[in-house]
Amino acid sequence: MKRQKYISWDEYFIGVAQLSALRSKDPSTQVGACIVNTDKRIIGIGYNGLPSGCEDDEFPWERENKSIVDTKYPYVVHAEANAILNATRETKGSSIYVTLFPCNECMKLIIQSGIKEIVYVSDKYSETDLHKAAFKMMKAANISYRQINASEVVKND
Ligand SMILES: O=c1[nH]c(=O)n([C@H]2C[C@H](O)[C@@H](COP(=O)(O)O)O2)cc1CO
Ligand SMILES: [Zn+2]
Repeated sequence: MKRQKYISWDEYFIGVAQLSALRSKDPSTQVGACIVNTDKRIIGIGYNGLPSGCEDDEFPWERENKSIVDTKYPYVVHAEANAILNATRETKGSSIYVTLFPCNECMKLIIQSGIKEIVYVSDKYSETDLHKAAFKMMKAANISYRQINASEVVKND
């Protein structure tokens, strides 16, 4: 008889997203993303990090500073953007598993890459105006969404 305690597809894909997030150097928010096509194949993964050649020890990781230039915000590539850029196959019709609901900028990339479903864990920025903008674009583009619990498989302390 087959093993009974195997993990579900959702647990598997969100687990991969969570594992990817563990690579992030961001001290406050680590985000991971995993793109899955209609054949249930993983076609791209990513986490939030600096662009190639920008050294983690030479760029700021602060959230606030006198100038925005001395914060992380102008530099970090979001997890969803990295997953889309890393995609090895056609993204049209696929799902994206993300540990944090996508921001407005990532939502634009998700829409333009033809992703049709967003599966997420946290929506800690849901009260912000930019989240509302992201949500509005998602609805207009007919992308479905669902929130799932964090996988027990990968834990981040
Ligand atoms: O969709 C997203 N994807 C993503 O990778 N991020 C990253 C950018 C930053 O490195 C970090 C957010 O930092 P903070 O929570 O300190 O503002 O998460 C942030 C969002 C915003 O929801
Ligand atoms: Zn984003």
